Amino acid sequence: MSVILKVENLCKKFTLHMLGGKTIVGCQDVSFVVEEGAFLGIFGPSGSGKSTILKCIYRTYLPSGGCIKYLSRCYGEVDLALAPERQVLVLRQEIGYVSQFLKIMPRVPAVDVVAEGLWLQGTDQEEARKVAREYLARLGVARELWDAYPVTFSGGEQQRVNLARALITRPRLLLLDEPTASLDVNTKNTVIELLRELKGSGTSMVGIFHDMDAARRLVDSAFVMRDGYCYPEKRRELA
Ligand SMILES: Nc1ncnc2c1ncn2[C@@H]1O[C@H](COP(=O)(O)OP(=O)(O)OP(=O)(O)O)[C@@H](O)[C@H]1O
Repeated sequence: MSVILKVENLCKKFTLHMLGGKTIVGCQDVSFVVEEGAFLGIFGPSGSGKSTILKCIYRTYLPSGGCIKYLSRCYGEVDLALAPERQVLVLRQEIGYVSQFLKIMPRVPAVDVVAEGLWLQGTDQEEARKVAREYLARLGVARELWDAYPVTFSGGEQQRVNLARALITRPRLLLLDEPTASLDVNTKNTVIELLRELKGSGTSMVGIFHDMDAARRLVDSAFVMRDGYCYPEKRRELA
């Protein structure tokens, strides 16, 4: 199996200007690899640096040090820690990211929020909307909400729109920040099923979990974050 993502000594520090330039460590010296088609889990307490890692890979955050070697379809191996912004924007067509919270787009109906990724890939508008409705239906979003604005949706409804938006593009690498948080049992099972299907079709994944039941059903290997550092996962957590 070839490696799709190799993170070496990743470090992210934040400088808080409002606190007189105080430095906060997001993560430090984090290294791991993800093989093509594999699912890597990240566990650890709140504030330990898990989301920071995903945000560095997606380049929401610019890393302070280390490298993130990603084997892309369009450019071959790219260091995402150094890639120029225009290259990052192109790479986002093959990297999906499900954040903890849906980024609300004002006055854009749910169906279009979900369909956007397919339009960007060149799919015809109506065809993209048709596929978007299929994902919304599968994730149990009520039909009367499909043309409504997600700003008024519940946390779980927003999360399902967020998931549909990422899954619809069938990304090569998918980053998931607590994908099953705030979902009821039936929807959680559907999400796990969808993620397994996507993994079966070759998508590699990195996911943060507090929900150990979901993690056990999805991940192949994992590591634990503590105080910004990563540690090997103790097998018993996944047993
Ligand atoms: N944009 C930012 N500016 C300043 N500090 C930040 C920023 N983002 C994260 N941090 C800090 O970095 C540390 C790690 O945060 P991170 O969000 O990665 O934790 P986490 O493990 O994902 O937590 P949770 O499980 O609660 O989501 C925290 O101390 C946090 O306050």
